[in-house]
Amino acid sequence: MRPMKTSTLHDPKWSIDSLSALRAACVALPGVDAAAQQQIADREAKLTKPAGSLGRLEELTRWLGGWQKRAQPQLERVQILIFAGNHGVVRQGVSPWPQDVTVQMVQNFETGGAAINQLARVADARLRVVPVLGLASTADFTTAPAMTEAAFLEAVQTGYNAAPRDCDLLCLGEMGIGNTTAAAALAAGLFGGVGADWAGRGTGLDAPGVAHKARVIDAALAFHKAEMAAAQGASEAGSRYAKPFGTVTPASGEQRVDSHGKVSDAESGVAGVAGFDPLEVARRLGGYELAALLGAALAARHYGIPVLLDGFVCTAAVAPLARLAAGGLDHTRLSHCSAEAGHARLAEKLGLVPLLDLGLRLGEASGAALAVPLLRAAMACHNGMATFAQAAVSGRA
Ligand SMILES: Cc1cc2ncn([C@H]3O[C@H](COP(=O)(O)O)[C@@H](O)[C@H]3O)c2cc1C
Ligand SMILES: O=C(O)c1cccnc1
Repeated sequence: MRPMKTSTLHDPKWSIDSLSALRAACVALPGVDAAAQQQIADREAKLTKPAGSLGRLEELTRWLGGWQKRAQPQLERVQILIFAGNHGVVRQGVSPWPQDVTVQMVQNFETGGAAINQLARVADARLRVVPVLGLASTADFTTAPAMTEAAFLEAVQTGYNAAPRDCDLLCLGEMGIGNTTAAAALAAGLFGGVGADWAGRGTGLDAPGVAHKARVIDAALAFHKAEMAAAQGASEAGSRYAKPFGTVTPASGEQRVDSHGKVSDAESGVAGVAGFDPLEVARRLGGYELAALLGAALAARHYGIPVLLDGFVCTAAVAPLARLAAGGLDHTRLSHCSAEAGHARLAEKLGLVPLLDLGLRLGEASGAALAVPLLRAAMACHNGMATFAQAAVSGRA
């Protein structure tokens, strides 16, 4: 721990100054308020409708109240946070758009011209855009780690500091030309598979463009696999993450057998399952805005704020939390299934079931903002409906 760097740090006692401090914070996670959830379930059972008839809306109310620690959840202060970052890998021709569009869209967010400005208004949410590390570009991760350890930690801290303590719901999103390539590489690094399993059209690549993107991701995976294997050879034997990543993770639903013959579910989401450090993979293959998203999701967990995740990029960015601790994403819900090719697969790996499926492929927290009215509807039913006794409606015969 080092002294606080800026006065904006929410908790002056906590500063992310090493990967091991971050890792420790990622596994020291507060749980849900089970008593509030029980109160919500008890009231839900008395409302004038057949039990369970509001389907997932009922679970959403329990989720909101459980993390807000309120038997009557509220959505008065909804905050949307967009983190923006630039990506060195764009020089490999993985996006049809130039890097300049990142800063131009940040300006567009500020002046109210983007899709998310309209969706935030409809959702009655506050919108804040955070350019991470001054929109400096990461390194091209086909030939180097995307970020130094110090810059990765600074980006995580930026996200952690940006999360407000005093909101009822946090919606996360991103802007960064090239970031669907970083997200796909990160997903492959965390869950196995090759580039073609995770690469999608992004902002509009054609089929040959997607094939090229997949090859770029494969080159990055090969580079980092070799580097991590070398580092592993140099590190002490028996290390918790002492296996290289890449294509070693079993496919969805398969089981693995550890060196003690113990069989476990490949999707259990427990640290080191695929044999590598998820934070090191995020440093090597992610990006500054992805690291900030991880920090913001972590802060929200520490503060007890429920989080709506956006699309493929946002989901990949926070996935290390699920890899480091079982239940690491329990305070989140996936707002929608993006049309980006890898998103359904990633959601399945994480056990996240999207709330909406609208064919969006935008990012900017657009899907998260669109799911806010759904949460408001769930909450309005729970808080506002009459009970059988109040409405003098007969119970079941
Ligand atoms: C005008 C414009 C607005 C956007 N808003 C979000 N994205 C989205 O597209 C980018 C990722 O796609 P890729 O990996 O193919 O570059 C991210 O910035 C993401 O937020 C946009 C992209 C563009 C061009
Ligand atoms: O789903 C996403 O996050 C996404 C898809 C396309 C472009 N940008 C982001």
